[in-house]
Amino acid sequence: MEDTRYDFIIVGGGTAGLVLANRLSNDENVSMLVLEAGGNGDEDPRVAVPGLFRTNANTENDWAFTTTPQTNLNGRVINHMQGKLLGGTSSINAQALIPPSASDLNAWEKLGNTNWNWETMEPYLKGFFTLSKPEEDASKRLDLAWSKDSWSKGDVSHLGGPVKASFADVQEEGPLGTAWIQTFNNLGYPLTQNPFDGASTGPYSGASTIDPVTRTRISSSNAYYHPVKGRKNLYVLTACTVEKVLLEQNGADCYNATGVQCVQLGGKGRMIINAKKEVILCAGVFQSPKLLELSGIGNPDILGGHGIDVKVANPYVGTNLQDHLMHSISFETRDGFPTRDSLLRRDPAAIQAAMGAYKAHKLGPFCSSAVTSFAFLPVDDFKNNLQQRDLFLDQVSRSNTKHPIDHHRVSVLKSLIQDQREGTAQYFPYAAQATLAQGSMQPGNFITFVVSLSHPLSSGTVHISSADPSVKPTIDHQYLSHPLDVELQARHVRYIEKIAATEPLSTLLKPKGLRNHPAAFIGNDLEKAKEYVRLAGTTNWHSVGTCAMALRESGGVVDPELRVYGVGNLRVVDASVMPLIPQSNTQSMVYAIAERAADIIRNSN
Ligand SMILES: Cc1cc2nc3c(=O)[nH]c(=O)nc-3n(C[C@H](O)[C@H](O)[C@H](O)COP(=O)(O)OP(=O)(O)OC[C@H]3O[C@@H](n4cnc5c(N)ncnc54)[C@H](O)[C@@H]3O)c2cc1C
Repeated sequence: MEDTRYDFIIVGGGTAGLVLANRLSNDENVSMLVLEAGGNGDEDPRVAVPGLFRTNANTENDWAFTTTPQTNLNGRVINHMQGKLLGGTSSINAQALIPPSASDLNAWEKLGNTNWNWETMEPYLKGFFTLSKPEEDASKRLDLAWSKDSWSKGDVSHLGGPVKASFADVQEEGPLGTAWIQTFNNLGYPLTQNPFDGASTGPYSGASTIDPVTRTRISSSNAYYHPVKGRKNLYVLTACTVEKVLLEQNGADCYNATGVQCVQLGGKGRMIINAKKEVILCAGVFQSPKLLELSGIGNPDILGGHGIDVKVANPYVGTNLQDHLMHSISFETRDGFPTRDSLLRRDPAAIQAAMGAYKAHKLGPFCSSAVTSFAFLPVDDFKNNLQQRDLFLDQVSRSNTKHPIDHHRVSVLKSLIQDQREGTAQYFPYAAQATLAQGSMQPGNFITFVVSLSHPLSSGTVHISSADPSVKPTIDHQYLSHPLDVELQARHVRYIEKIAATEPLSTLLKPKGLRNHPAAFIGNDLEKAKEYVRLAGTTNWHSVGTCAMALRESGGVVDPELRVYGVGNLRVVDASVMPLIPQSNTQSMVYAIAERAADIIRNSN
């Protein structure tokens, strides 16, 4: 650091932060400083080896957040990982590259976000990654015909951005990937169109943010930061935690961000660093709102309760927290079916064999996260029973709303259920037992079927717990606080029974075999499914929405240019700005938002 004044200060060198660092520092006349609380984990095998992502939990690479006890999940506390290192959560996530749907984006525009729609976002969503052509064999067995348009100009998808992506090879997928697709075809849900084209249902083998050759993780750190690390106008400080944004009054009710207060581990103690142009918060869904509140921007009651002077009153900071709640049932497999159970049980011989295969040949279970097949589905019950569907739609229409964005959630869900062209849940298989329901692990080998609710009506909050910046925020997702989420998810969970009973997946399972929990035997009983929904729900780690982009009176914290209402020179760019959770896993949206934000910021400075 040669100067303590930079044009831009980026708070958080995570998924979004490093996209901005790359794109904005492309102009050599602009100086940039990135402040990242964590370290550099790029060489850490837990980060680089795709199959080890879960081993980052509760390490120095993880903020290790927990929720408050969740009333509707039988009072359980949910652990929520978040990356604390360069690359942020893109350095510890499960690497699935899943696109949102067109209707997800078009709903954002209806909140007053002019020009945030599918048409304007599609180039960003397809442009941040480069997808390698799958092997011929994998292409056939995993039915990747839907992706063939992508190869019209050679071996990689034609839009070609910095994030390398690939499909799992046949050996990694084993028979499960193929059986997954055939089973949904047999259930009457074939893939309806290319999932990257905005509206599809049905099964497909998804791509992952994994280098096709080295089979190592691709994060925003190695995709966006490494290639430009040598730029003289780009400074990155690790182990440096920002405590608040400094605001200077600029007129009666208006403030400008002038810099940040931060503290570096083992450094010079507390520092003030000034920004000549802008401070950009990229600290993620839990910590961008925390920093706003610590800086005096938020709900006056909450700030006052912690003795913080209110500079900009906005009751919506830290509200609108949404996530994909997920449930899973594990089924014992037929003897001899290859699963990852011995790895989960930390069997030394299994770990050694997997690591040996990975190191020597880039083969085996460590080459992927094991989450590589997906299906978005509507509620099957409603497809066959329009009376039930209409009854449910009526309940949705009459449901109570507590947040200004709630009625948009309601209208998104209603139109999805009405036209059935898109799913209301994401299903995926996993070749090992999941212990999502409380209880110990069963002996044996398992296939787990997971289902995650795409468009929940429930939303929660994240707020500071103290004026002390080192204290973690209070995270309360209020999962299932909307009763219709239980109703909808129970139907999806019950459908797992049907998937498991349909060929060819059924032939992989042991008849009358063990399951992960006694309550996981649901049969056709909707009430049992509801009980299981409360007992076994957990996070799919897709939290978003706490600094929502919307009109201020409609629950917004940032405007469509991602500027914080009431403060000049301050933006938020990360998962927290998504006003409504998309159907997809969230990294694709974060990359796309950050790429677009770079264009917005360049055009306005
Ligand atoms: C275990 C797990 C698995 C997941 N799997 C998938 C998946 O397979 N596919 C998918 O699409 N999505 C997945 N996600 C979600 C996705 O990765 C995240 O939504 C996305 O990466 C979030 O990006 P972000 O930029 O908002 O935040 P982050 O990437 O988390 O970046 C925030 C950064 O800010 C830093 N920071 C925070 N506070 C401060 C401060 N005060 N001072 C300095 N620095 C600070 C953090 O250390 C971090 O580096 C997963 C998430 C988790 C946790």
